[in-house]
Amino acid sequence: MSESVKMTPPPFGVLLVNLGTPSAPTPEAVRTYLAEFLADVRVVDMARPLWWLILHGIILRVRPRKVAKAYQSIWTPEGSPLLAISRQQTAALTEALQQAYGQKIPVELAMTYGEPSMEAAGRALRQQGVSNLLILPLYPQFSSSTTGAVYDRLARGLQKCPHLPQMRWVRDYHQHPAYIEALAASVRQHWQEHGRKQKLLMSFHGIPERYADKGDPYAAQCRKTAELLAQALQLSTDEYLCSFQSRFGREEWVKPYTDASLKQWARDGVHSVDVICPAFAADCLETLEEIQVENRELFLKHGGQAYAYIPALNARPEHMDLLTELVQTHTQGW
Ligand SMILES: C=CC1=C(C)c2cc3[nH]c(cc4nc(cc5[nH]c(cc1n2)c(C)c5CCC(=O)O)C(CCC(=O)O)=C4C)c(C)c3C=C
Ligand SMILES: [Fe+2]
Ligand SMILES: [Fe+2]
Repeated sequence: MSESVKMTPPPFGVLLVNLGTPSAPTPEAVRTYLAEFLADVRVVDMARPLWWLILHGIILRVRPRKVAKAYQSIWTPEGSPLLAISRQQTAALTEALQQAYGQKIPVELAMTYGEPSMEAAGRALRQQGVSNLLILPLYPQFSSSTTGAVYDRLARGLQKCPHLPQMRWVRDYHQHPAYIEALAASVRQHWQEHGRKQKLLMSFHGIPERYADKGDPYAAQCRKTAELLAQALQLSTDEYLCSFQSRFGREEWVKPYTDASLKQWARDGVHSVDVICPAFAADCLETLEEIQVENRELFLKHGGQAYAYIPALNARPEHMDLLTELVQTHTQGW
């Protein structure tokens, strides 16, 4: 009899999920990543034949070279920051749950696109005897293009599974008090260590305006997060702004845009800003390159004098406390 059969099964397991990232900072690996990511109808909803032509005829011929350069500038010895930090979060949550429950609670990491895959994480959880599964997408705000895509990808991964686990999931946590407090604590610590700038920009990844019009609650949830964070920090409405970054393609995305807002502030004489990106549970290309490098250059070029990026919650203790609380709340009765 194998060791795993003799063990008492754990009460539940946790599947942490984030977006996915290229396996190397090369045009080839970026092309493979973008081909899978951008083929998802949850991400780009255009009619398939037309989108396939645009994706394969234009985007995948041009974009990988440019984007690979950006990845090269942020790559770490442990690989892509998104993957390295997600692994740290997985280890830290395992440790926190061991403390909270006095026993090993299996925690596995999966990405919607690329590696580690849902199938590999599912196999690892099954081998540890998990029959109750909490799915925890690391997206504080729900969007069909991210959390919705996790749901589809998980369903696909389970298509050949002969015996499904009991499943629950955390749909979003955009106004959870422990999330707001974790963000506020990171801002306060940053202010203490680096001084406080004139304004705080809360920059969220964008989505096309059309998706919001169709009922995607993401932008409204981002605005709620921003309002609650401002309240926690006792900011008046002229001391902060909620904006949206990372536009892709030609259509209108939800506004105001991060880059246009920074440009306008610089022109209006705002000389210093702090920028935080509350939609990102882990630092990644969109924060470390687009916000920390590109948008800084833009702000300084238009007359700004000081610009600081406040890192994502990553593996901060307050973040782990939040994730532990989410697990405890959503697994009651298991
Ligand atoms: C094409 C449309 C896109 C939508 C809609 C979208 C939504 C969305 N994305 C994130 C989080 C991340 N996106 C990241 C990179 C990224 N996003 C898009 C496009 C859309 N995102 C692209 C094409 C890329 C790749 C880089 C590029 O080619 O510009 C990342 C970073 C991944 C990494 O490897 O570091 C994250 C994280 C959210 C939260 C969101 C909507 C809510
Ligand atoms: Fe994105
Ligand atoms: Fe970007």
